[in-house]
Amino acid sequence: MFVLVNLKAYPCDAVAVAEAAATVADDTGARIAVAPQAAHIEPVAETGVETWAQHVSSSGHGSHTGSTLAPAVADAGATGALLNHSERRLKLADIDGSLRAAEDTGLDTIVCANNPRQVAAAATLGPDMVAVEPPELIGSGTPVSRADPDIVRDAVAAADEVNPPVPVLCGAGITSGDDVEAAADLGSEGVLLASGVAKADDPEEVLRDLVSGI
Ligand SMILES: O=C[C@H](O)COP(=O)(O)O
Repeated sequence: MFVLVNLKAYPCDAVAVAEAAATVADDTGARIAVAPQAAHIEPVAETGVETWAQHVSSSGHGSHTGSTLAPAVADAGATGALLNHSERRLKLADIDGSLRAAEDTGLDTIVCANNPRQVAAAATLGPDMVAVEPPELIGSGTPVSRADPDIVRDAVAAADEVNPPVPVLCGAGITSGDDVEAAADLGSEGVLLASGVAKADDPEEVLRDLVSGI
């Protein structure tokens, strides 16, 4: 199981969370990655933790003010890019363009989707992974694996139908090792989570619990 901790724009200490994630990954052998704000990619990557960008633009070098270029996040130490997160929705052409920009740079990719239909569409574009997240459960503390297990099962089936090698992650409301195990039981190959770690008093303790059953 892959555990990707998206720090969103939470006011947490990104380096402290990254150090905790690196420690837990080293101690347990679990694959744990952290996706900080773009400005924090370099110091987060310097901790040794697997580091992802929360987004990359479809554009390349040129007159594109405010863009987050795939080569720039890679230079800063990112090895993957999250695309089309529910809080950073893209048009279809931009998802495709951002995917190509990330791939051309050698970044791993996850395309997020709200539901199994969108998972099928996302998987068709050929990312390394897709992630299903019902928006209404994001930040709720109620895990998708309990509130809506069928959405995870159906997402896995949808991805398998259009592009069988694409692994499916699930996210929203995941905070514990039990949630991660439930996600795995539904066919998910990883979890995408945020508030459970970013808002925790002791992120290392939460991370240890998250990977305790994998
Ligand atoms: O990127 C992470 C997801 O939106 C899940 O967020 P959450 O763990 O706070 O529910």
